[in-house]
Amino acid sequence: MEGKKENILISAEEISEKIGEIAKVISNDYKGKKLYILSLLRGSFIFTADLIRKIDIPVMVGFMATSSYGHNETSSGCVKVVQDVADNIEGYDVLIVDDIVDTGITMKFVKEYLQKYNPNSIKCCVLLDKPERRKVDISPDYKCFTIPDVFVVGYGLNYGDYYRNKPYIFNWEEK
Ligand SMILES: O=P(O)(O)OC[C@H]1O[C@H](OP(=O)(O)OP(=O)(O)O)[C@H](O)[C@@H]1O
Ligand code: HPA
Repeated sequence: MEGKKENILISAEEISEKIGEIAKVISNDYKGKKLYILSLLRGSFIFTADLIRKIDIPVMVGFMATSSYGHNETSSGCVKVVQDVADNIEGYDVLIVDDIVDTGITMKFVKEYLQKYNPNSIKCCVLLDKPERRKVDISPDYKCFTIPDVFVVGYGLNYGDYYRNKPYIFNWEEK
């Protein structure tokens, strides 16, 4: 980013600590249930990998790929299922895991889309919640951080398909 510098909003240490806390709550809530973590690619792969390793009950993990932003900072408003869930999730307690709920369009779409597979329950867990930008009525069942209306990058979140590998959440500011 020419002429800009990184402004770290959430450090790797803060992320790790919060994930530990939320994993404890999830482990407790889903004890004795058939927990199926459904990770929404691509943005959630890092969060999912860290979260599931801190969950201490049996868990199945699967993936679904959706896309609505492409290379832009604004949602197209139309969610594309790039890759559907591969397992039969009938009777499972599905926990959708994603990096962020922004407009909410992706999460609302996926929750409704999965109903046809007859899971026992569907809830969602996100790293970041950006409620100021919400366009549809949805609130995450589990979340690590609430953030203001800023386009953020890192820890799975991308800008133009890059920066997912940064271990912290940041935005850019003028130098
Ligand atoms: O609440 P919303 O406004 O729908 O935004 C949230 C979604 O947008 C991003 O995905 P994107 O479509 O950029 O695909 P990606 O996961 O491959 O980055 C992000 O990973 C969420 O899935
Ligand atoms: O703030 C964001 N950053 C990156 N990807 C996103 N997708 C929705 N909101 C965001």
